[in-house]
Amino acid sequence: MSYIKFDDSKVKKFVHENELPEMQALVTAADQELRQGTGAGSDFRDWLDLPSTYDQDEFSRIQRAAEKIRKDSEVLVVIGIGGSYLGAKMAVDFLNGTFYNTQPSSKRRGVQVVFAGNSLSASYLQELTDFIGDRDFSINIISKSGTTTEPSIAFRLLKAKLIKKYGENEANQRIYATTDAKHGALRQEATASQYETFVIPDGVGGRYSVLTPVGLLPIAATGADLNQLMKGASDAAKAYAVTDLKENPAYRYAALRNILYRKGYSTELVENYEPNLRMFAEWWKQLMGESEGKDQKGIYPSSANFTTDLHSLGQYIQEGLRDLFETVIKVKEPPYNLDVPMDEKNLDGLNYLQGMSLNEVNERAYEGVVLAHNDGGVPVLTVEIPDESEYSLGYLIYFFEVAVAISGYLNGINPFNQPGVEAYKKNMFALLGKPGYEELGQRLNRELNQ
Ligand SMILES: O=P(O)(O)OC[C@H]1O[C@](O)(CO)[C@@H](O)[C@@H]1O
Repeated sequence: MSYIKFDDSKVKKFVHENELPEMQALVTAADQELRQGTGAGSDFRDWLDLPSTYDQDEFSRIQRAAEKIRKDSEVLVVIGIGGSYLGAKMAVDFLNGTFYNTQPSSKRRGVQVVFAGNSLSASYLQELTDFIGDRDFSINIISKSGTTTEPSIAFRLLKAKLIKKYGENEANQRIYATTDAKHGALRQEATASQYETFVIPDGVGGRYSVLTPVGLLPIAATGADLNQLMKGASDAAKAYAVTDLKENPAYRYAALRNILYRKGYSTELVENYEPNLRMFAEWWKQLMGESEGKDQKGIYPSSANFTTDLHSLGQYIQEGLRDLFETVIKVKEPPYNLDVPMDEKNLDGLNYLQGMSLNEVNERAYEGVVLAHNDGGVPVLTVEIPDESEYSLGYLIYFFEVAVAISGYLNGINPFNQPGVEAYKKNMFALLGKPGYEELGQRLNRELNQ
């Protein structure tokens, strides 16, 4: 029995029964490219074995650093963007719930965790600075290069606040740098200022890095169980190393996506019925979008939060352009449950639900939505995890990582690079007047003024 339940029964109307077995040969070839390193981008496959081969010493150091942060700080500011942000934020929300930061410290397992450096908004940074106020805080700056504009600016500003509060020596002991082992501006600064450092491994791209120190330190700062997280991923790595599509739901998911894509279903909506999974979709969007959207092809990764968005996107999903398919991430047993209460007056007519649990109502909503969308021409896949534990999250992360690698090879692209991300950076640098970008700057300014 697979730990994750993958339900593909609601694509049957759209996929002929021959089609999946016909994909086996291609999936076997993609599996070989991935496992034997013969596919494009093979230098970035270290996430494959990471859950069992990670550096144990560094892992212990992360736990000790998290303990120190929990002792000497009320807030941890995590600075990073893209893969240096999304995994940590997704996991912190998933494991701790929507109101984690607003709970009193007696109800929290760890410190408040806030994220900076993932936009260029001055207002956001000012609000975040006000949120910290005079309270004790530490910084985890996460950047492979150390020169990415958004986190670098946030780091400058927040480091200044830290130094002002504690003086340079103590500030340096409150900065944790997660960066390249040897190279880059942040590594240089960390060495000079003696920050405690953690390594972003060379063979793991940003979007695959949540189970490296990139994700692990922020997650540990909330008091979550890192061992269980890694155990889930490591068990998934074993379960999803099988090539047979009938035995491997992660590969089946990849194959079905490819079948649907070839039929014109070019947008995938990842959906949830639990608000603490909202950021999971954001993490998933980077994983899918950066891995697959290249060479003028790829499924467009989008998301919706249910039942919330049934009252906004629901109309489009039901009756709009028929190029959508849905992947629901479902939690079998969410951490809490409530019963619908009795109301004598029953003005809202809800007494027929009295005594029914809210999770049951949510389940019926899911079933109703799947059938309605199916009738409306939308294929639906469901990925169900048993609960919201660290173990389940580790399992789920690995499910999607291995699936997108196979999916990328099936679609004939390199799933591990992201050349397109540079285009906006070059233009922004040129418009900001960064030395070396003068010629481009002139051309762009001419275009802007046309
Ligand atoms: O970690 P860095 O160097 O600041 O880069 C930030 C992110 O930008 C990317 O290079 C592209 O989105 C990611 O791979 C990376 O996680």
